[in-house]
Amino acid sequence: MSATILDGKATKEAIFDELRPRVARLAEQGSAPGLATVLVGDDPGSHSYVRAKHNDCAKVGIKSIRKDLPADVSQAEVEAVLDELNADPACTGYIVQLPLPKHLDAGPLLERIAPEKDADGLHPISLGRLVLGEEAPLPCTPRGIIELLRRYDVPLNGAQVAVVGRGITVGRPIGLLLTRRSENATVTLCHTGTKDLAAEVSRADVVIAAAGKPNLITADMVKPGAAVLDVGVTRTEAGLSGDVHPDVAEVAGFISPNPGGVGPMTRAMLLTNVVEAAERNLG
Ligand SMILES: Nc1nc2c(c(=O)[nH]1)N[C@@H](CN(C=O)c1ccc(C(=O)N[C@@H](CCC(=O)O)C(=O)O)cc1)CN2
Ligand SMILES: [Mg+2]
Repeated sequence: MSATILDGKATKEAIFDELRPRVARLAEQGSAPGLATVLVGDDPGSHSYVRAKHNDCAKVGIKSIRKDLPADVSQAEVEAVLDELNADPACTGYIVQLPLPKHLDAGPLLERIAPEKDADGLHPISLGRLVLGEEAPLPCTPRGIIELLRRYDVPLNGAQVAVVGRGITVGRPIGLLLTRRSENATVTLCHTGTKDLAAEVSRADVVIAAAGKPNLITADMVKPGAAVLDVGVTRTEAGLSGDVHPDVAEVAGFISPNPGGVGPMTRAMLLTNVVEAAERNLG
């Protein structure tokens, strides 16, 4: 039997349908949301994600602002753009597209975002609030994964979850989200220092693969019936490759396609964060 597809593309469209009337209401109340993106350099993937985010804004009626900067821009020049967005009332939330070119220091730039305009949930204050269990914008990919599982009724309460990868946008924050009382899962965070990855994955009810290593998760590692979410995107000569081998679909109970799974959910959660922040601004 093959797995149920966790269709992120269709779920994103359903979420957009829910956001549209909220955006219209905010505009009527004089609190129209506006999302800005800061994109540095020529990375084709980043350009395509940023383009998609602006198309999404147009679809739900959110105004958007693009700040595209050359690859050789200095740290101070990026800081000046962030200061401009912090002061711009038309921008209610914004993101700095990652990764940044190597000569830029991402940490201080993320920290320079006004916390109330942090649309990505990656500001240290937002991540600190997540640790403390306080209300804050949540990182988009982890939030999207949990929303996708919720909408497909994949149980998390008491579930054993293996997260593979400890990056700041997915691996680290998703452990915090999944172990909240509302989700109540038990999480094992696996990384390059994990001694026996296959053993950790094979006892998981839910596997979240975010290592950026093509086909790292193979069918023999997965417990029959498990939910498997593929976050990895690696550009190879043969095209884009995820972290999950296609044969896993024969063993898993639920699987997120890649593309069409977690990526669109990331975008849906970005707009959700923007709408929620504008609603908070109304008080
Ligand atoms: N500031 C941030 N940078 C990055 C984030 C993030 O959440 N905030 N996440 C990723 C990239 N990302 C969003 O920015 C992202 C990745 C993928 C997709 C997506 O819709 N992918 C499509 C396929 C698109 C393709 O063919 O290239 C899919 O999976 O169906 C959206 C957003 C790193 N950087
Ligand atoms: Mg750097």
